[in-house]
Amino acid sequence: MVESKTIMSLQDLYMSYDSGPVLTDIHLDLYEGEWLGILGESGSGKSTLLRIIARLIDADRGEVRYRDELLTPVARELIPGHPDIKLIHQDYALFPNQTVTENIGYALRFYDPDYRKQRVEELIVLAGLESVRDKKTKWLSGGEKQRTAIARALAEEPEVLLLDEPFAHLDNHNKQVLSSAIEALRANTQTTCVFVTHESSDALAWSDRIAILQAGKIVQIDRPTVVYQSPYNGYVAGLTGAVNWLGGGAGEPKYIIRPERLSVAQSGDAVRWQGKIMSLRFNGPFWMVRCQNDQGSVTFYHSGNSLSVGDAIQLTYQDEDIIHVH
Ligand SMILES: Nc1ncnc2c1ncn2[C@@H]1O[C@H](COP(=O)(O)OP(=O)(O)OP(=O)(O)O)[C@@H](O)[C@H]1O
Repeated sequence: MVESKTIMSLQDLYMSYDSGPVLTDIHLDLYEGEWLGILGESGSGKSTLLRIIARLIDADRGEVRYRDELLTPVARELIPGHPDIKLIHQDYALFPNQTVTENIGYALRFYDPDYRKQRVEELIVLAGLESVRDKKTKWLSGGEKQRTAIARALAEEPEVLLLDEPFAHLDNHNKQVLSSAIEALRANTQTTCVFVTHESSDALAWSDRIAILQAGKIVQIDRPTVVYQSPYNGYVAGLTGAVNWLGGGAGEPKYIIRPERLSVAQSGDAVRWQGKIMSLRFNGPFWMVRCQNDQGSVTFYHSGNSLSVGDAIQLTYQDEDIIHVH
């Protein structure tokens, strides 16, 4: 990702519905070729922001620039949307009685037939749709519909692709196939992508940068490692992963330790927390162990089978694992 070139810029956006403000003080530069994840809890304004970027609705105030050009309000356009920007809705908006090939080909209907055939084939392979190419889209699984919608959007070679909850409602298999399609897309094209999610693992895995929306404000925008390891506040910390709140004794601020940073103290380690194991939940690669003492509870991950509910436990962590937040 080259960070220097801005493809879209949102300046000082404010948006409200009857129920009150939804977005306030939004400043966002979108870099050419980057994948920007917008992460926030339900109702934080993610979809509204995406619809403004898609040029489907206007904010009440603020400016939207595309390649340095100040865009006119959507309300003054004959057709909403922007030719270079494609939003894939959660309902995919496919033609149900047409096949996957026909749906993708529709986007290229004004092109030369040979080019269209070749391009549709490329997109079918890119999106992993070879086995369902002749199926009507009404018979597809949610994941297959999602990938058909992405392939159709890509047929028009948008500069900016917008995805609303691309991984929602997908089982593990479909998520893996979509992941491969996204990897191929990132490797083979320069498409800039903004995607909305409420799943921290998806945002962390797929974003070059993550913008965290808290009650309509972008409270932090940075690389996934930064928002995870140095979250701006407790909301960002909790949204990007599991947290343990420690400290808070007399004159001491509260701070956060991620569960994977806590471990059973071995001889010679400083014991920094002690208590009793209250529950063990098997997660596959590790156990999630919840422990309690008079001050509260903590959770940590443990990969062996040696622990039992009711055991006394002593935990340790390093100073560099401490996360201080606002
Ligand atoms: N057209 C509308 N009219 C009135 N209120 C709306 C409208 N669209 C959204 N809202 C409200 O604005 C707030 C933000 O909605 P938005 O859909 O942008 O949030 P979100 O973060 O995408 O939520 P979710 O993750 O649940 O989809 C919500 O309280 C929602 O009820």
